[in-house]
Amino acid sequence: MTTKVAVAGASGYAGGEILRLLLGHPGVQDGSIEIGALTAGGNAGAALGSLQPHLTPLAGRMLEDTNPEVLGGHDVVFLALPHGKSAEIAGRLAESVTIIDCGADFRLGEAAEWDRYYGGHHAGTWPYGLPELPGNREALHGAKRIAVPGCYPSSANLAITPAVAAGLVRPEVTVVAVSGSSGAGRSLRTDLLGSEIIGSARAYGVGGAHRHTPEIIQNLSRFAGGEVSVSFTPVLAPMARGILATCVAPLAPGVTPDEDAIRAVYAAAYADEPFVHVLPQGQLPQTSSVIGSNTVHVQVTVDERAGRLVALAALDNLTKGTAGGAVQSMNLALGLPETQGLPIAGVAP
Ligand SMILES: NC(=O)C1=CN([C@@H]2O[C@H](COP(=O)(O)OP(=O)(O)OC[C@H]3O[C@@H](n4cnc5c(N)ncnc54)[C@H](OP(=O)(O)O)[C@@H]3O)[C@@H](O)[C@H]2O)C=CC1
Ligand SMILES: CC(=O)N[C@@H](CCC(=O)OP(=O)(O)O)C(=O)O
Repeated sequence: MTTKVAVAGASGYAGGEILRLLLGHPGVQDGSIEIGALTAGGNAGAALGSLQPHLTPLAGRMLEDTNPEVLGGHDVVFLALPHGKSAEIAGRLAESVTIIDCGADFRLGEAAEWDRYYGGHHAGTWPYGLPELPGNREALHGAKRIAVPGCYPSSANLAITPAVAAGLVRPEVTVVAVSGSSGAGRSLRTDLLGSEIIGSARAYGVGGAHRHTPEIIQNLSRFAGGEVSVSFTPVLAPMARGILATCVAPLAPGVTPDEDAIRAVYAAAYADEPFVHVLPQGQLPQTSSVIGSNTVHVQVTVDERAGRLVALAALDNLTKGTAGGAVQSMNLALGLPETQGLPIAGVAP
């Protein structure tokens, strides 16, 4: 039996990365997975190769309009569309279709948080496509609806969750995460022109304003056993891909600043995770080591003088931060080996 897969938003960064990964997926190579409709918005009617020339084997494929008629008839539909558009399309697809949404529409559990950060109608809550957080993987096996996390929550939550879950820190976390510009998508913005971003780094969404704040809190709350506070500052850096998240939290009362013991907690938390790699002591995560891969590099240390734990994670926002997480979720949903089609080794230099 062939599994037919459609990608909505195939002209964008996330959709393009999903296709790059699918082209290397064993299922596509042996014919058990077929790449069906590729859709876009204003670019419908164009050849994929005119927008995504790196996707050589699919260059001649035409982009179709994004609508339920084109997307229906597929077994799996990836939605890599702007917020709001996903919910509109998802609501018009049959329940039998496995929908994997890279947007935010179905990530948050609380309508009030949705309204505060996104505004308008809260479409609902789907199983969350970050299998590395305890309890999540089970809900993804065979799931028909999956919400892929935001790229900042993927990095921040993988960095700090083991410490919060083990009670090593008070759940009062400061997160500063540096991102490449592809995180903002491909849409035309005058503040993201090459000459505006090259040679400069700048914070944005400061003061708790960024919409990933409630998502990071929601993920941590499951493990904190009480109120969680997160102060999140995103920083745009002059690079195309990659996120480096630095998370700092006060050591919990009675926790000794024993780095070996803290590292042992992280090693145990990620021992069976194929994509999360706790670096050897003294080695710090850097985005250049994970580009193009689904791998997350994590490090944890103690700032003894300040009484704080410092946890860092680096990932590729387009791979593990979106499309890789989406394909990993598809594998789980279809009952395939979780790591299929997902590179572990990055591209360097
Ligand atoms: N970039 C990243 O690192 C991450 C992205 N995401 C999420 O993934 C989704 C896609 O992001 P990204 O690829 O970066 O964005 P892009 O702007 O690069 O791509 C957006 C895609 O959506 C299509 N589109 C836009 N408007 C419409 C519309 N009204 N109807 C149908 N299709 C439309 C575009 O088509 P056209 O070319 O025709 O305009 C394009 O294919 C977003 O929800 C984003 O938040 C999640 C995590 C990280
Ligand atoms: C650098 C940059 O602009 N990054 C994006 C985050 C992208 C992301 O994770 O996507 P979602 O919109 O799906 O949540 C931002 O801050 O809006």
